[in-house]
Amino acid sequence: MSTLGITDGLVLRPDMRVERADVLVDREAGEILDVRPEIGRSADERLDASDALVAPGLVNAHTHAAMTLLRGYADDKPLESWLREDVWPAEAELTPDDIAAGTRLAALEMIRSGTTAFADMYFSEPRVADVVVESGLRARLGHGVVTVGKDEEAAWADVEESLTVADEVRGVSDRVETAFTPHSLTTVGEEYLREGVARARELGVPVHVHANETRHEVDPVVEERGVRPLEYAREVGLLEPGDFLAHCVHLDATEIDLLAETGASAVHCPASNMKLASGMAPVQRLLDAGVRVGLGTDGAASNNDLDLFGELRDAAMVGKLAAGDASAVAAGDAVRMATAGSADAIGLPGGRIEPGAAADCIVVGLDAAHLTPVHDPVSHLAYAATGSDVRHTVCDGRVLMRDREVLALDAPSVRAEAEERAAALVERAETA
Ligand SMILES: N[C@@H](CCSC[C@H]1O[C@@H](n2cnc3c(=O)[nH]cnc32)[C@H](O)[C@@H]1O)C(=O)O
Ligand SMILES: [Zn+2]
Repeated sequence: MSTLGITDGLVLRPDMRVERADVLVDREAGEILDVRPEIGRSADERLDASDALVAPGLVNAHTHAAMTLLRGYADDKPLESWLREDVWPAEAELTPDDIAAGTRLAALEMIRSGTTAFADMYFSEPRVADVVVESGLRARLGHGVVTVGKDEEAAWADVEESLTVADEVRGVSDRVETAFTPHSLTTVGEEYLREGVARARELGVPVHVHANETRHEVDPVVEERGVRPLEYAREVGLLEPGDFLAHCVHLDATEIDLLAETGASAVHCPASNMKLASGMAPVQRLLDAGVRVGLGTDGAASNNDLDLFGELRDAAMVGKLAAGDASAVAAGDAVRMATAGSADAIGLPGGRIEPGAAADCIVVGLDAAHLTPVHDPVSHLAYAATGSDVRHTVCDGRVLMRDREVLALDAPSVRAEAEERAAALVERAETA
């Protein structure tokens, strides 16, 4: 056996207690063997965690990774006009090579800021899978389906592509899983949703979908169908355990109960919801009802970064504002959301530092002015730390970043290619 020891740090345990210990990892199995003082000293490879906190790798439960190419391209608009006027026309010009380059940039940013797993909904997902394999991250991937504005043939082809990706891409590596990913309850027609979801069940893959993000998506469903969107979702076969719904901003009490009863998860995306002025998700009410809640950045064009530390802080802050209660969404709740909550929501291993768990861990330096003094490391994770405080990143037992240097990717060439491709993309979109 070949081992990795993460030594001399504080360790965040699943119950949010912090203890002084080493973490010993089986590198081949990608598994945590033990958490105990001094256990890592004689390991084959060591990572220094002195003056630092060893935490589970953060899990981004909803993103569109390649949208890093559109970071800062169109800001300061609400969801519908942002998508229709700016994002979709630009995305129509994306090539598979662009998507690979944008995803590689996203992977670099994620590893750098302590994210070890993500759920993606986009195009050219076989290329996204290649980048996941190359970068060492874990992911659950899906081809996003939109049927509005398409003729029947094109719409069915989009559904078929999503199912084919869900079936074929999951085999590429142990670190890659898939989902059927209809874009939203209003951008995919009912017959496509019913058929696609039924076929996803046969394949045994979960469904990842945007839901109840803006009022604009809720009101038409209520007017046309006389039921709330999540009741409609249930009718078309959604909301099985394993399914996860991004945003869940505008929910009524019956919809919160539906999530709790069915075991489907909500993925909170606070920065995107603020930036597009979509609203404040009722996160404390979801937690009180026993709904599993994960945390996501959404794409970099509505955030505008993939640093989950920002999301942690936003989740805690907006959670209080939404509840009108400063005790709502406490630091530990936000940290749980970004770790075990997200990992469980998207059905990937990780999110916990304990023997037998996947060896997905980060070492967050606490030796910075903005993290001094250390009364409570969990408070620092939620409120004061940023992605650049991450010193080492480990996924599946493999060191992806050591001493702030990303090993799996060549940062300068990843940045240069993304920059070049983003410029050419915008040029094509604006002359199209
Ligand atoms: N195959 C589909 C693409 C769907 S991918 C997922 C889509 O979600 C879009 N997206 C990004 N952020 C959000 C959001 O906050 N809400 C809804 N859609 C978003 C993203 O730009 C991308 O077009 C098509 O033919 O258009
Ligand atoms: Zn999204």
